[in-house]
Amino acid sequence: MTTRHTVAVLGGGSFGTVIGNIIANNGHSVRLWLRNDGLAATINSSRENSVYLPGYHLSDRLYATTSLRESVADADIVFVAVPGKSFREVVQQLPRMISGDSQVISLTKGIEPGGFRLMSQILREELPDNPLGVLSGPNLASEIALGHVSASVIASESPSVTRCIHDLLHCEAFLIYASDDMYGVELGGALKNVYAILAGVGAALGFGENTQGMLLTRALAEMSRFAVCLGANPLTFLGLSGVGDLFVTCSSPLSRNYQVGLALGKGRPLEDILATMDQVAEGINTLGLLKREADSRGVPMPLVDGLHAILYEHREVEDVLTSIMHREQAQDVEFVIR
Ligand SMILES: NC(=O)c1ccc[n+]([C@@H]2O[C@H](COP(=O)([O-])OP(=O)(O)OC[C@H]3O[C@@H](n4cnc5c(N)ncnc54)[C@H](O)[C@@H]3O)[C@@H](O)[C@H]2O)c1
Ligand SMILES: O=P(O)(O)OC[C@H](O)CO
Repeated sequence: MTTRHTVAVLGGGSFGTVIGNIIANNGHSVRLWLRNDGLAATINSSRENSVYLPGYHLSDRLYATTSLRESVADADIVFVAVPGKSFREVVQQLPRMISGDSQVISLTKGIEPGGFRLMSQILREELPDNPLGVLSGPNLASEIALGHVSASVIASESPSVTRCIHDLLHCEAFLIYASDDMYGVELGGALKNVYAILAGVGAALGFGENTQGMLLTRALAEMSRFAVCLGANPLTFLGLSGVGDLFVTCSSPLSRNYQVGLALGKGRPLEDILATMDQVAEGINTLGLLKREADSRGVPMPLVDGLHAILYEHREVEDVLTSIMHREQAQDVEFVIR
């Protein structure tokens, strides 16, 4: 007999909502935690998250609340889908609210500001006894909401977590695969955001598909090289949460990170772009943290350096991209990690 779970999803933005609804449609009871009273009431009455996913019907088994305590009460599985910069302030409230047996899964594709902490590291620090995992893959929330077949990876050191989350989420239109490489899976999700900004800049400048293909391949080499230094398995980057997510985010106008790059390439100032965005583009935060960490570890990341120069060193976009594209050092074009 199928186990029925009580699940909390923390963060009522586009991804939290769509993941919560998949789980509810699979027959489980879901509580979605968000901070906006009006939106919670609308979700419960109209069965729609009109701010983030208008027109997407939500299951009766999904209930929205602005009480964190109510959302996690009796939950045996807790998903966290808030931006990386708010992740710790949310999860550090959980130890006094959930049992040590509850599984806690990060959906966030960001890095904590002020250091270089991954979401799984924050979970381990704040919830040392709970089983934990991360979910990541080529998962544009709005496409999942439209029913396009999508796939994602649940990564955990615990095989019972990967099995449980697979069974919870897997369905005809959302396929779940498992990995034990947590760092590799979450670094793929966080780092590709930076390259999606660069791809958006390239699109605004009229790069051809050949050029974008070269950019993507070099991005893959660069991000894998960095991730291996942090203990990730390079082969993870050949899968869904690596090249799969890099491809979708670097080529889709639905990606918020790509949209930021597109606007930058058209000459809009970053502050102006961010002031008018109502959803998170994690790549902006990740860029500075990644550059500092790569520099301190001595990992060459010319694409990251180039984007950083455009955003924070007042360099001309065309000049930087021209110099990035004409680099000839062999290590930038090889996928094999040396
Ligand atoms: N949208 C996608 O397609 C997608 C897919 C996969 C992963 N992700 C990742 O999931 C995470 C969330 O993304 P999203 O698309 O849902 O973002 P979003 O901008 O649509 O929503 C973020 C939500 O978090 C809430 N929030 C922000 N700070 C908070 C805080 N301190 N406390 C409580 N709530 C807070 C916001 O109010 C909003 O409801 C990001 O790391 C993103 O990279 C997104
Ligand atoms: O909209 P973005 O750029 O945050 O990307 C969303 C997902 O991470 C794509 O997998």
